[in-house]
Amino acid sequence: MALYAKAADILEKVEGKRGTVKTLVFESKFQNIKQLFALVCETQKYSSVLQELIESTKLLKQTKVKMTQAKVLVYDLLIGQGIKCGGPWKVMMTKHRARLEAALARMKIKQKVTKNRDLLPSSVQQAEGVLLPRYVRVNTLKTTVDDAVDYFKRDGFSYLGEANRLDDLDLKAKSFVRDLHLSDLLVFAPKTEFHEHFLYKAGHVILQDKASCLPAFLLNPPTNSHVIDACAAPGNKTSHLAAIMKNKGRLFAFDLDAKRLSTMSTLLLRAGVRCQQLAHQDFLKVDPADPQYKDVEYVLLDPSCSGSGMVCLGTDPSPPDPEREQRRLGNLAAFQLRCLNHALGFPRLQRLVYSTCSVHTEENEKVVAAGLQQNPAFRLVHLLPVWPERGLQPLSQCLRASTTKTLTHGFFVALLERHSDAVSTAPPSLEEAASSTPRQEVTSASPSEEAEGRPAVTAPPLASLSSEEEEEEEEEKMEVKTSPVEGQAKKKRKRNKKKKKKKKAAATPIVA
Ligand SMILES: C[S@@+](CC[C@H](N)C(=O)[O-])C[C@H]1O[C@@H](n2cnc3c(N)ncnc32)[C@H](O)[C@@H]1O
Repeated sequence: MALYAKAADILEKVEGKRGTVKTLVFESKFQNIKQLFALVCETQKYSSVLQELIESTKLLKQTKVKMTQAKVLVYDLLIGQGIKCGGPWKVMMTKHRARLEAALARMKIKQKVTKNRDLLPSSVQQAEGVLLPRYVRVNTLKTTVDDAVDYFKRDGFSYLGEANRLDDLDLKAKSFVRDLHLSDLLVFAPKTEFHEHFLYKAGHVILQDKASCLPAFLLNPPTNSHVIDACAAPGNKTSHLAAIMKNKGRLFAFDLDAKRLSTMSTLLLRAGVRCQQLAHQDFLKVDPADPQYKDVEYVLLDPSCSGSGMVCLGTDPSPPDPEREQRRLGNLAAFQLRCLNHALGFPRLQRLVYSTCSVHTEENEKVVAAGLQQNPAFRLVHLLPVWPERGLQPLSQCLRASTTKTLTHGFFVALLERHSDAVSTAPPSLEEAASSTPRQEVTSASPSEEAEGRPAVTAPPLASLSSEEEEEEEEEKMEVKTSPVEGQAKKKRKRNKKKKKKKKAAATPIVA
């Protein structure tokens, strides 16, 4: 009964344009969110069919239920899994069952179709046709990609190797590949079910859309770093960050929603995450000057958004009221910009990833552009040149994702990086360190290169060794073979050489 009451309540709000299914379901505090989400989505999809059945059978007159309650009940009775509750609603639906089934049969005959699905409006059938691959992120805190691949092979899946093109992700049932962009991601055929799979239940794999894996992958915090996940629950990106950090360092995760945080806590435990510090707290009230955040150099900001990029999945097929929609987007964008400005205020911050699962430029490029304008110490990093969909001009450094171009949900990601020493307490980024030194051949990976998935070189040789330096190295190697006096003379020569070298370096122009 609670499931149907909750689903009807959410459906009523969605139909009244008071939120999306996704947000309302998450906010509902219902125990089985997955079950509730599926019921609301399906009922909404069949909404016009259900309304016709309810009206033709005069169900509302003969019962005391509201239209939205009738819709969820009739959906589950005729199309879903059968009424799952006991009590008065079960008695009522059983009483009207035969009449409702007869009305459904008549409707099918009239429309000359045999399957329930064929009764759906064509717009819904088209949206239904969007079948995304099933993405499975290997949780490297618990296993390796190779071991996961072997496990799935033993489980009867056939492994086709690493994908080279997006077309390779168009897979048949029971086959899978390794993703072409993200090395810890496996890709299976759409609708491959893993919720009961051992590797999922044991936290060895995480079911996460590819686009949603981008933020942590691009932020790429090193081990032992201090990181903030500002709006973290239910924590898929948090566990991805922890995996990248190899559980070493500190991962501060905040969320306003206690229920979502408690789900997150369970999921992180299952994923073997140990470096996190969860806080039920408004991120906007977290004090950047608090000493415990003094070493935070990385922030992942994935704030609440309209969710307009999510497929299905809970978007009302009827056109939205444009004025109300605009107001809602305006409010969301204002919140997102406040979060961004707040995050950029952490004194030692070096890199920040901003992401949303929205397709609206108001929540994406416009927020980032405003954030950059208000925080001139930061600039955009050009992300993954091979990625097929870019941020809208002029922010082509950012990434977008969509069902058509990247075979994912709609998504947006930007990476901001500190580029000036405006804040004296902030250590220089690799790039700044490099550009303040005379150099010809910079072989270290710049933060931007790391962001593109190229490995960082830990001890960056900023310039090729000069012959003097080579000599010095040779001398150091021979030191033990010389007498103390000779050693002292040599040390003096070395000191002089070092002085000479310093003077020369100061006179050398910086090669950018
Ligand atoms: C898009 S979801 C985050 C999803 C999460 N990053 C993940 O990958 O699992 C946005 C989250 O922001 C939280 N939130 C909204 N306003 C917040 C605030 N002021 N401070 C902290 N969290 C907030 C919401 O409760 C929601 O859980």
